[in-house]
Amino acid sequence: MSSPGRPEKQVPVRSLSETAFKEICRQLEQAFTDEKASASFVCGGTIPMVEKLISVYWRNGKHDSQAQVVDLPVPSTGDDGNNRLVHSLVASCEAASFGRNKETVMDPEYRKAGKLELDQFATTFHPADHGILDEIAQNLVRNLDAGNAWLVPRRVEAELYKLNVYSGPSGLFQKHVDTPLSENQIGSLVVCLPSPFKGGNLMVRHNGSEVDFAWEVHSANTIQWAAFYSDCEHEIKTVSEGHRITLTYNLYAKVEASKPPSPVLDARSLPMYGLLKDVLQNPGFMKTGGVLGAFCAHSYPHAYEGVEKLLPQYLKGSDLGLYAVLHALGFKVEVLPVVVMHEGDEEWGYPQCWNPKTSRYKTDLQLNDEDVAIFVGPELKAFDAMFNSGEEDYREESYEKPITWISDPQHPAAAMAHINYGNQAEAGLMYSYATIIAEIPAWNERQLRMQELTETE
Ligand SMILES: O=C(O)CCC(=O)C(=O)O
Ligand SMILES: [Fe+2]
Repeated sequence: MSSPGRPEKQVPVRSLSETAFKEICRQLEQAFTDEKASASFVCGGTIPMVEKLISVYWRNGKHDSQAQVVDLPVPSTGDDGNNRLVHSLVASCEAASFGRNKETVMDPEYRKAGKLELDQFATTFHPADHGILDEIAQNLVRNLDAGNAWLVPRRVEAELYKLNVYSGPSGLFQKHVDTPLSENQIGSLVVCLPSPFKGGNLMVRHNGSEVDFAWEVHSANTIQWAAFYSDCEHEIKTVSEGHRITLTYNLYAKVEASKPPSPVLDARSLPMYGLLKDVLQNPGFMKTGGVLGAFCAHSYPHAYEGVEKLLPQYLKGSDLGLYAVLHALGFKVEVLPVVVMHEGDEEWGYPQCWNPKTSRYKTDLQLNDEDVAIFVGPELKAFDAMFNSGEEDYREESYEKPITWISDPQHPAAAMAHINYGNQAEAGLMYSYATIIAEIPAWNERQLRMQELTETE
């Protein structure tokens, strides 16, 4: 993006005044906020039923050798036999539990639904047949092709998880976060099969934004679907009539890009790129160098062994956007864990976090009242490795480079939702805050790079 009005030759500029610096940081923060607001965290669609019906086969219990089958949608007129089959399917479901504070609980006030496990049902429906997986890849699962600053859709796989039925007059599932079952699980897919119902809106939220899937209107004769990142809170409002029959899938991002190549998105076309480039072309901004930091908008599984391979590849939405922009500008950019120190942690070996003595950056921010100090860890590592990092890792140098934050932690409480309410009890993975940190070289070191960027446009 060119910068109209910029003088041809740069005259030496004194450091920016503090007010001007703050104003620029405010603009950068706003740009990341805008990016967060426009980046997707959820997508969805509707598939009209033309001629092929969806068959669902099921058996009453996993030892039952007889299966039944229903073809959806059932005709709206005439024969009651098909409706009886739907009722029989519903009757075969067991009450669905959910996870609360690491326990599996039944609480019809919180979740009232039936479920069939994988060993009890099969279906002729597959999301890949309807282009759903490609659409999810385009919208939610992009990967930075570092050489080109391109964001390329990644291949997505959907693994069937359960069949659920939410029935009138009181089926519902209050707000929760789906428990990720493995480190490369990126999100969840819900497919609503054609069967008439009223109510039952699916609400998906992230970072203060909300998307409302009101499926009742076309429930009788379309397949409707929604896919969202694992860290999105969601809920199903009360179903007042009929049966809302859904298939749920776990979504996994595969390392390979999708084939055939789908449209790439150039990081240089993101608004943040133009703004950051303009800011960094100002010799007075971080004249002697500095560190830009942003708290990621999404949470990531940090306790998992191999997390260092997971990020930045698995960054989501606006986090990937910011990372890609900084990378495209040619700066050293890293994804680093946030280390929270609580009172007493020092005595029992920093159980919450990284050993702060190995941290590269310290910050004055506080996530909670009980936090004593927050550090940014030196690298992403599995929880055990963090715990064991010993005294010998002591870093002599102090944290001489303060971080200029362009985004604060958004919702400390949201990270906790994973622990409190899940679609299943066992939280296989702990999620925590991650940050994107870029080292900005002093003006005399970055000048050439900035000129090159302008010339190649
Ligand atoms: O049926 C739906 O809309 C979503 C179900 C859900 O959130 C879950 O099973 O975790
Ligand atoms: Fe869920």
